[in-house]
Amino acid sequence: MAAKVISGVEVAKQIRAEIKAEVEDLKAKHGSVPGLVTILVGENPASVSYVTAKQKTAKELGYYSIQDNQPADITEEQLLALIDKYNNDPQIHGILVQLPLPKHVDETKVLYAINPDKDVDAFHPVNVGKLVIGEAVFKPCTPAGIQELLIRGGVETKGAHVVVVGRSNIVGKPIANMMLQKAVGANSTVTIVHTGTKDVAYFTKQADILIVAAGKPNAVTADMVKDGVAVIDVGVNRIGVTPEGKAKLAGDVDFEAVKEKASLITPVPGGVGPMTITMLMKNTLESFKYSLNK
Ligand SMILES: Nc1nc2c(c(=O)[nH]1)N[C@@H](CN(C=O)c1ccc(C(=O)N[C@@H](CCC(=O)O)C(=O)O)cc1)CN2
Repeated sequence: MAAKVISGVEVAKQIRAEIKAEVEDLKAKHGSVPGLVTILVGENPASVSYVTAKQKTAKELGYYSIQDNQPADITEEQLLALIDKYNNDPQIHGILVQLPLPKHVDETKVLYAINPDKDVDAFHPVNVGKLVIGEAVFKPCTPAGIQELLIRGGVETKGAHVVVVGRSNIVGKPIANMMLQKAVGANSTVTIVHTGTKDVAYFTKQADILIVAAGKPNAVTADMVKDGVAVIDVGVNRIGVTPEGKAKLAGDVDFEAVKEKASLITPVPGGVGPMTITMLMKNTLESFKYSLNK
């Protein structure tokens, strides 16, 4: 069976059109729009391209948006003061600090300083806790994008065995929690495998839905999956340079071989990545709507 390849670019386009229409409607009713600040520390090329894409999308959707670039040697104290400024800015409904941060800055301290009501990345422990108990206001962007791809891709999640490869705070742990919830696009049985798991293939072969966030190309090969599995590849690995001088990307899954066994698969690039930015926009819109109702 050759898999249906589900395009995150297309699904993201649909969701962005829905968001844009809602923003126009809210602007007409209330005279205000969602506001997003993206804070970039230093000049890591991948981070620069991600925040540029976030700002471009925010502008296309009619948001008020600020790109706040800070030097790599900013002190932790200065960064915390900056976050405090945006916590108190009524025009800003979403604050995002692009990760990773330079080593001299305590990432945890910085993420904890963001007002949970404006934490559109959903990394603050208040939002992590709400997610675990099924009370999430914001869902972290990459896991939310994965869930939306499953829903819009028509994948039955209720009663399915979801195997998550990877236990990061940004993807593995939250998506595992989300798939457990008694909710639409969830209600699954969940297994997490990680670098400490003895026989990863033993578990991946049992997956009806396989979510791979291992951070390693070819971490999942065709012999590790069963026929008909739905595969979501979260990896973005830079494996070389194209003849045009652009970064050559690969996911964590051996796409060509696994595609022949799967029922559905996401490509890299153009799968989960574009969804991450779209779900950030959705969270910022939710935060804005919450502020209107306060
Ligand atoms: N504060 C945050 N930092 C980081 C997050 C995050 O969600 N919040 N996630 C990642 C990076 N990231 C968003 O910030 C991100 C990663 C990948 C993509 C994407 O569109 N990927 C494309 C390929 C683009 C390319 O690299 O050429 C794709 O998969 O098609 C968007 C956002 C770490 N930091």
